[in-house]
Amino acid sequence: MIRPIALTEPVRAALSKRVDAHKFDHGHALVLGGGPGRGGAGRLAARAALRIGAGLVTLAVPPVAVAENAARLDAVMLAPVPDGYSLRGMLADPRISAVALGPGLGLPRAREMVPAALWAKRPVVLDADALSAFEEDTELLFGQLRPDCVLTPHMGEFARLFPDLAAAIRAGGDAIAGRADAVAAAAARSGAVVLLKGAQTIVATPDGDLAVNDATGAQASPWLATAGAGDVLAGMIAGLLARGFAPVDAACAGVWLHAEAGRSLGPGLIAEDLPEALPGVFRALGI
Ligand SMILES: NC(=O)C1=CN([C@@H]2O[C@H](COP(=O)(O)OP(=O)(O)OC[C@H]3O[C@@H](n4cnc5c(N)ncnc54)[C@H](OP(=O)(O)O)[C@@H]3O)[C@@H](O)[C@H]2O)[C@@H](O)CC1
Ligand SMILES: Nc1ncnc2c1ncn2[C@@H]1O[C@H](COP(=O)(O)OP(=O)(O)O)[C@@H](O)[C@H]1O
Repeated sequence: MIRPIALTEPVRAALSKRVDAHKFDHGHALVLGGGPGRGGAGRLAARAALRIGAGLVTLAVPPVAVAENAARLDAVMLAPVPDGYSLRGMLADPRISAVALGPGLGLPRAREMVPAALWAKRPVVLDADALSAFEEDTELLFGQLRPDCVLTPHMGEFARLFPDLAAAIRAGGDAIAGRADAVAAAAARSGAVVLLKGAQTIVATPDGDLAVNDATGAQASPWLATAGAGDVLAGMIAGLLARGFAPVDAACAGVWLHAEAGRSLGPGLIAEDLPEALPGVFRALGI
């Protein structure tokens, strides 16, 4: 059974902030960024994590990229993190409640940072290069994953991690039922929540929960097909994980809010606009 993703009342209520809470009550998301000139994707993710309500967000970048990012960040905090060893040191702080990595990370840095991020046993979003980096050794990745990890591949990244399941999707003419079966199998195989992006985004958990957000027909949001929109989604999910959302709820609410932000902006939207549209989406929801 595949359920449609909806913003339920408990999820809507959990998105609001308690009147007497302080920033640390809303979690601290750590987003890893890439090297000089490749920082846009990480910044987009970090901004989205903050806009969706994480109390604090830190972007962790190689020391050579600190100057570039310092010139581009204000509310998002910045930390130099040269290697996996220093990432582990940073994650000794128990207040860091979720980690996102992959956007703009580069494959070599992803190969080093993913094991360090997973070592800390915090909820983790793996996107983009954090997935592609394990194309040649998927078992190495799957062996480290847990049900509180959320993988957010687009179809190209999905095919790198699950080539047989991607082939089955293609053989079925990319039909929704075939996509859903493949994503369910991917979640069971990897042991993580798997979110396959697209106009119809599918979310599956290792224990068999299966959901779809159908952004076609009346709910179409075709201007989301733009560079960086997926980096924003990864940051949104990380922000929700940092706030304490269960992994499947973070994935589903993230997808729903992302599509809603896209629809509220409409034609002309670019990725930078999506985090900035969240206050309007929240207002419309009465949050
Ligand atoms: N502003 C920034 O800084 C941005 C930085 N970014 C960063 O760039 C890095 C590379 O990420 P990437 O996604 O651009 O490229 P890559 O991993 O090579 O995969 C692309 C290939 O996969 C295939 N493909 C099949 N289906 C597909 C689908 N549905 N959607 C998309 N692709 C699909 C398709 O192959 P085709 O099907 O055309 O043969 C295509 O050639 C990564 O770090 C990312 O975070 C970007 O996020 C953009 C904004
Ligand atoms: N035609 C479409 N309709 C609705 N949503 C789309 C469409 N195309 C892409 N998206 C959404 O936009 C985002 C694109 O992510 P991704 O492919 O990872 O791009 P990038 O790597 O440039 O950030 C995903 O959330 C995907 O579901």
